[in-house]
Amino acid sequence: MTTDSVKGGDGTTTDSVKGGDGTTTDSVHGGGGTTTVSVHGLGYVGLPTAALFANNGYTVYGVDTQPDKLERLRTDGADFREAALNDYVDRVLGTDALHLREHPVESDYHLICVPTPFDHDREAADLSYVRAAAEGIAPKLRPGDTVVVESTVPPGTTANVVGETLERNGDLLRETFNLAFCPETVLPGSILEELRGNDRIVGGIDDEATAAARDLFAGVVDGDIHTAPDAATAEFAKLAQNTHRDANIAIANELAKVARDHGVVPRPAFDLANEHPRVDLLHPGPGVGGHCLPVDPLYLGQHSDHVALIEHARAVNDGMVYYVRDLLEEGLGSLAEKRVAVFGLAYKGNVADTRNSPATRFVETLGETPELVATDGGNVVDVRVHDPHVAEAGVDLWSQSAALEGADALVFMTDHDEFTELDPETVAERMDDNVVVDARGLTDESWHEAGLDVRRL
Ligand SMILES: NC(=O)c1ccc[n+]([C@@H]2O[C@H](COP(=O)([O-])OP(=O)(O)OC[C@H]3O[C@@H](n4cnc5c(N)ncnc54)[C@H](O)[C@@H]3O)[C@@H](O)[C@H]2O)c1
Ligand SMILES: CC(=O)N[C@@H]1[C@@H](OP(=O)(O)OP(=O)(O)OC[C@H]2O[C@@H](n3ccc(=O)[nH]c3=O)[C@H](O)[C@@H]2O)O[C@H](CO)[C@@H](O)[C@@H]1O
Repeated sequence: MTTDSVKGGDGTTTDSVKGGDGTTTDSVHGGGGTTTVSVHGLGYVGLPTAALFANNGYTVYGVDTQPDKLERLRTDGADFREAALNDYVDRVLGTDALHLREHPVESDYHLICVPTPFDHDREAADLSYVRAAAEGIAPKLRPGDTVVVESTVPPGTTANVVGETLERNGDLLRETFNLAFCPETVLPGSILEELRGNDRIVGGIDDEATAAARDLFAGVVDGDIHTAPDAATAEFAKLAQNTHRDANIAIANELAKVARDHGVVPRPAFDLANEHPRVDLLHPGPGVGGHCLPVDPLYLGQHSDHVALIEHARAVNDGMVYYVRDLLEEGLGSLAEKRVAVFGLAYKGNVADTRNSPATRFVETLGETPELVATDGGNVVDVRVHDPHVAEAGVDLWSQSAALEGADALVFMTDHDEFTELDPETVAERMDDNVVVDARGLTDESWHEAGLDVRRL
């Protein structure tokens, strides 16, 4: 099987098709605001995507089933933790370029950006939101329109689940509309930059659909557009990317534990290993969180019995919170009656997102431990969580100084920049005992020199 790539966005290649900005020569529906794009689901992926097309001359309909969300957007604008992204969205909100809608409308393109959570009971992707979106689009579909799935889905979903739902709920046969998959790969924290700059993969259920999706994205992104032989290959490639990263983090985590068994501090050893031109160990840590990496590898096991390493990697990463806890217990002897400051609740540095965060699971683990729960149900270990990026969470949040005051131990669970600026002398003065568990490689020799007993991953 081969894949083709075309250069997108800069107009320097003959294969790319500019859309929307009025410079189009052969785009399907023309540009200059006459091409309409509906984006279904205005979350982390959909809202920036809607803004991308609206900022590039398309007329965009942003559709979301949550009326509150639409109202908040109308009144307060975007509230991402990226100021430039908020400006980018706010610039088109309330203009004729971006209309907010609770129900689908007719459009040349429909992009599906709805959630696809993993249903752990059924051990399968929950495709109910994708189905619901397709059911809403179907009656609005016209011959020649193009539906593009951007949500992460198991291979086969676009052609089978979405294709069948569109056909069953509308008047059109599959051959009369275009259907393709184009995965989103934005990195939370750098959404705007990656939305415009990343390469894209597109795979349609036939060549015409692939070309329609390719032409659309070629008009708005600066990266290359890689065409897949079919939608399932594009769906698989997206899952392979995140599975690859998850498994590589698992190797780093397992090697870190082995290193410590040998009395070796992991990170300096990894730096040395990475001097080899063909070695690139990732960073060990307290586990893998976020919306995608802990979930996407699981989709691959839905119709395959060959996911042994992939499943083991997941287990290694999920098990890291217990390893961090072991390091803490090793330092303190016992956790009972101890005060533990946990720095960082977000799933990774400099973001506010706590979805699937190892830090949240770590805190829960401390609370759930039978020997640490008093007869009145209260916890015998006093956990004080501090996170300068997180405003709301299921746990109480403390200021930096209040969390450290009288603490027996400090655990770094997230690599926020603010934590690298901490003065170890001040930390040592505030704490009662001196145990530090650094699961994120934030400390250096000066922390030992300040009299702190640091256990590092
Ligand atoms: N967040 C990321 O960084 C990221 C990156 C790449 C891919 N993805 C994938 O993109 C998809 C969307 O993720 P997200 O993070 O943007 O989700 P999200 O939860 O932030 O947003 C999804 C939105 O879809 C809306 N919605 C639900 N059903 C709908 C329907 N039938 N019609 C219209 N709107 C509907 C919800 O109200 C919500 O606002 C998922 O499949 C995810 O795995 C996410
Ligand atoms: C292939 C890829 O790059 N995909 C990205 C990924 O985005 P993400 O934000 O989830 O990815 P990460 O930044 O890797 O973080 C994940 C977790 O792994 C921990 N981690 C990381 C590196 C390391 O060396 N050691 C670690 O322990 C980190 O702390 C955090 O908990 O999925 C998105 C949705 O599909 C994609 O769009 C986006 O491209």
